[in-house]
Amino acid sequence: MKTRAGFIALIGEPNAGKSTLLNRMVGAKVSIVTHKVQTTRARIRGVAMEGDSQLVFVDTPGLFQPRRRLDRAMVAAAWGGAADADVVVLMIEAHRGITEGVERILEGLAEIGEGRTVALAINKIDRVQSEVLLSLTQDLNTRYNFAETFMISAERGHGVDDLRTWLAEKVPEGPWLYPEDQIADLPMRMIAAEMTREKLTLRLHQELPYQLTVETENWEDRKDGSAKIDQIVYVVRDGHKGILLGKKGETIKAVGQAARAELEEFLGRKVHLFLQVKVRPNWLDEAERYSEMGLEFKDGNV
Ligand SMILES: Nc1nc2c(ncn2[C@@H]2O[C@H](COP(=O)(O)OP(=O)(O)OP(=O)(O)O)[C@@H](O)[C@H]2O)c(=O)[nH]1
Repeated sequence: MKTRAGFIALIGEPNAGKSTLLNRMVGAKVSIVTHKVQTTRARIRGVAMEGDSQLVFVDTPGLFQPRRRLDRAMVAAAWGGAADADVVVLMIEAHRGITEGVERILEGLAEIGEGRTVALAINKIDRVQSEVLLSLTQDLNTRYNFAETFMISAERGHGVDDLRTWLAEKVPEGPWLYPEDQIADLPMRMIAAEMTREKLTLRLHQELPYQLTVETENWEDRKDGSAKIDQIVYVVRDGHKGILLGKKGETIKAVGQAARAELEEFLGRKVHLFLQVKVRPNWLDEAERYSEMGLEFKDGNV
């Protein structure tokens, strides 16, 4: 049997629908999807099988204009993922068209795209008329030499199979990179931290401090089959800690319950989850926090 395998980077502006597409392709929830932008911080990968091909997805943080150090690390990770990939898929939101952010991504692509296979996936086609779609496709294809254009709705699943079949043909011949039954190479600690962060996002909406990170400190597989997981939520200010805890600790308790329920479903076993909120004024400048998120710490002005 001739097998194929390769890395695929999904790039696009925040909110383009990368996580939604990844979840559809991989068929399991490995990346968090919320209505908030910039939810994807780590370079999360998922693995999909399509015939004899193995597709390894790199779900990159949204590409946006970096301002702060954390932002810059996220953008560097996104481009790093694209530069390492065998195939790049640029996701554009159909109803937003060629925004300033898209312009910048096209410029970035021109730099890394040389000799690389780059596909265009126009997402959220459920939100526009077909004429708009056609002119957007034409415009984008005059701006960059895309290998193929796909019109998709990641949410509804339209066009996703075609894209996956095409990707399966484009990845290079070679042995599979991961055992077939392994859907994601993301360490479980990180998935667990992402789940808690998702629950915090859902619970706090606008109140959620941007400067917040969740880390899994300890993971213990117990003899009785259950897992004991300790996590720390880092915030930069005392006031943020108060928001997270809520009245009599109600907020963090509800978050913990929701995260535990999802973890139990994901792992198929009992979970004991312990959350702690810590104030760490400088976590945004600490190298260790970055490596926990799979990001590279870069020196420079904040
Ligand atoms: N109408 C519509 N909405 C979609 C579609 N695909 C994704 N969305 C929505 O768009 C929002 C953003 O989707 P995500 O998958 O989180 O986007 P992302 O690109 O991963 O975002 P970041 O993590 O911020 O980089 C979510 O509310 C999705 O439900 C689609 O095909 N149609």
